[in-house]
Amino acid sequence: MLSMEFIKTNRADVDRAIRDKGVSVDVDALLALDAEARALKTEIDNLRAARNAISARFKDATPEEKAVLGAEAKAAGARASELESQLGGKQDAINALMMKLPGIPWDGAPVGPDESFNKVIRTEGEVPNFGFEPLDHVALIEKNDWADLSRIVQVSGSRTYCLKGRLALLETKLMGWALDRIATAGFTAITVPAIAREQAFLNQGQFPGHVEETYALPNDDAYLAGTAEVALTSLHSGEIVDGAKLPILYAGYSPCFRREAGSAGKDVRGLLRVHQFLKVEQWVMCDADPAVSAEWHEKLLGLAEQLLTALEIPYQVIETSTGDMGLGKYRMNDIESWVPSLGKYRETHSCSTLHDWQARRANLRYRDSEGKVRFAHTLNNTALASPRILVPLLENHQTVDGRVRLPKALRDLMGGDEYL
Ligand SMILES: Nc1ncnc2c1ncn2[C@@H]1O[C@H](COS(=O)(=O)NC(=O)[C@@H](N)CO)[C@@H](O)[C@H]1O
Repeated sequence: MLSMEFIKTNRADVDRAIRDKGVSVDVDALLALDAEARALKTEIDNLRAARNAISARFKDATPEEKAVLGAEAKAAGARASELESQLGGKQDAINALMMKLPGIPWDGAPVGPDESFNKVIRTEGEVPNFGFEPLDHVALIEKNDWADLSRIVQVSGSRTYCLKGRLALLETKLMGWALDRIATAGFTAITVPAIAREQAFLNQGQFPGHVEETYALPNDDAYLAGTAEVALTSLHSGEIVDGAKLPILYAGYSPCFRREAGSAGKDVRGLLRVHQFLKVEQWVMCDADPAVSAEWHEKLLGLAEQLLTALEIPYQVIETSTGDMGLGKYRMNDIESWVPSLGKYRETHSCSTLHDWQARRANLRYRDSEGKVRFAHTLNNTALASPRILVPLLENHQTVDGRVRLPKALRDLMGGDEYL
């Protein structure tokens, strides 16, 4: 969310953000509603002042005068409550429009409507040259009996998975390994529920635009989150955090649920895109200073890259376009990991800076060193998400006989064995 003050003083930036992010918000209607609401507030204040003036005269009035004053006070009161309900309606309309306003993208974001405008900014690691025809992750899993991808579909429907044996053990250990690595980097490990109330999704930005992609629990006035970011962004809502306690750093671990409503036909084979998955999330609440945010953005990205390097997975870092980064983002860098069977890089991480766009929605504030209360900045990044990360992990480390060599960083987790 942007502040009304910012919208009025930076109209050109707001219009550019709306255009470049491909959203539609009627800013003129918003400003007109704001003017009408302010006029109503003035009128209500004047009526309140008039009522106070009447009651001040009441004690010295004659009985006849009291009858007249009483009627005037009653009329003023009735008018004021009528205007207050009008004001309520205008404020709801203002809030609904404010929730649709995009965050202002940074100048370095490629301007374009979708991911085809994303730019590769860095490529790390050598893609493997196998010397044999590599299997895809589904074939590797079937050859090693590491999952049951067909029976489970009868039980749970499409885009579900159940890992077995050493791959099931690896997934769980991998999540613990990632959580431990991010915690060791100074983040507080925290497990959060996927269950959250509607307000948490409005605060984080998933709502109001993407309700259809979210599993609803209508009997419980709740939804299932697709990322720990939803719960983490509302954890400190309404508090005024002592600035000396910033940055708040969380390594959030949670199950994630996504309906993938818009993904029909995409990635239907295997583990790339499923309805329920696990993710270790990096989350930051820091000073409302663009330089501080930029520093944390680089740190979050670096931590994710360290994990990929430890997993010996080749990857590239992407500068995400204005049309692909999402409504609230100031900057987003995806990391894409090499998937041999596809012969291309696929997104496995997404690192975002949001400045105070989420903090204004979630009411995340802090008292700075001068004692001023301010909305904070928030950032988030994937540390590791499974089962998607298993796709490049298995495929890049496969051997000619269909086994998978474990990266050195994982061998201790798996009994010291060289192979999964
Ligand atoms: N349907 C899905 N199935 C499997 N993995 C997924 C799915 N959706 C997202 N992911 C994984 O979760 C990562 C983060 O998802 S994201 O929507 O891009 N970004 C976020 O959720 C942010 N909170 C940063 O983690 C993705 O890069 C991908 O690795």
